[in-house]
Amino acid sequence: MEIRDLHVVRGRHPVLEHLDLTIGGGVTGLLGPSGCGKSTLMRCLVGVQQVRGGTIEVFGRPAGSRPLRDRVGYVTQAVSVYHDLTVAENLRFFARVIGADRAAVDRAIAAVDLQDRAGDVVGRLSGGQQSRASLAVALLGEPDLLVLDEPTVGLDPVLREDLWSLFHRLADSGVAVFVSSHVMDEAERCDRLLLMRTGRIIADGTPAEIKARAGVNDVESAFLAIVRSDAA
Ligand SMILES: Nc1ncnc2c1ncn2[C@@H]1O[C@H](COP(=O)(O)OP(=O)(O)OP(=O)(O)O)[C@@H](O)[C@H]1O
Repeated sequence: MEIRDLHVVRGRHPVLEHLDLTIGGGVTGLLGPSGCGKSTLMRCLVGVQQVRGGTIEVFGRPAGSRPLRDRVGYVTQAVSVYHDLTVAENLRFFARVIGADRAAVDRAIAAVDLQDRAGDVVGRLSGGQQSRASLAVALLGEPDLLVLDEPTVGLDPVLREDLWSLFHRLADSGVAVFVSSHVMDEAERCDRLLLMRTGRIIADGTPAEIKARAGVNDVESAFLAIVRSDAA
C-alpha cells in the first residue's frame, strides 16, 4: 500500500497533511490519541474518504477501486452485524451480498473462533464476541488486506489478547493487517508501529526500534518523548 502526499480536510480543518506512507505485510499498528486522524487514514485506505490531494494505491490499484472490492476487508468502530440475527445468519446474509459461498461462511466463523456461538443471536453475545462476528464478515471475501479501526475498544484484557492473537494468525496466513488503537500497551503486539499525532506520523518502526530510539522502556514513554522532542 502506497500513500503519497495525502491531504485530507474534514469540516474546515486539515486532518492529514502531506502524508507519505508505505504499508506492507504483517500486523501494522496505527497508534495515537483520539482525534489524531487514525480513522480518517483508514477510510482513505479503503477508499471511502474524500481527499483533497495525493494518491493512495492498494496492491497497485487506486484505493476503493472495483478490483479491490474483495481484496480489502474493513471493520469500523461500530459493530456492523445485525443484533437480532444469529452469527451464522449474519454471515450467510453478507455472503449472499458479496457472492461468497457456504464454505466461506464456515471458514470465516472458524477463523474468529465462534463455531460454538454460531447459532446464538448476536445481541446476546459479549462485546468481544460481537467484534469477532464483525471481523468474520470482513473475512468472508478472504481479503489480502484487513483494515481494523480500533477493534479492541471496550474489551477486557483477555478478550483483547484473544483478538491480537487472531490478528497474528491472519497475518501469518498472508493477510496484511492494519489496525488502529489508542491504547499504547497494544503497541507491543504490532510487527510495525506507526505513532500518529495531529495528522502526522511521528514515529515508524518496530516497537523495539521506537523505544530504543527514544531511549525508554515502553511505547507510551516513547510517544511522550517523541512529542516533546518534536515540539522542541
Ligand atoms: N464527519 C466529520 N466531519 C468533520 N470533521 C470530522 C468528521 N469526522 C472526524 N472529523 C475530525 O477529523 C479529525 C480526525 O478524526 P478521526 O476520526 O480520523 O480521528 P481518530 O484518530 O480516529 O480518533 P478516535 O481515536 O477518537 O476514533 C478530528 O479532529 C475530528 O474532529
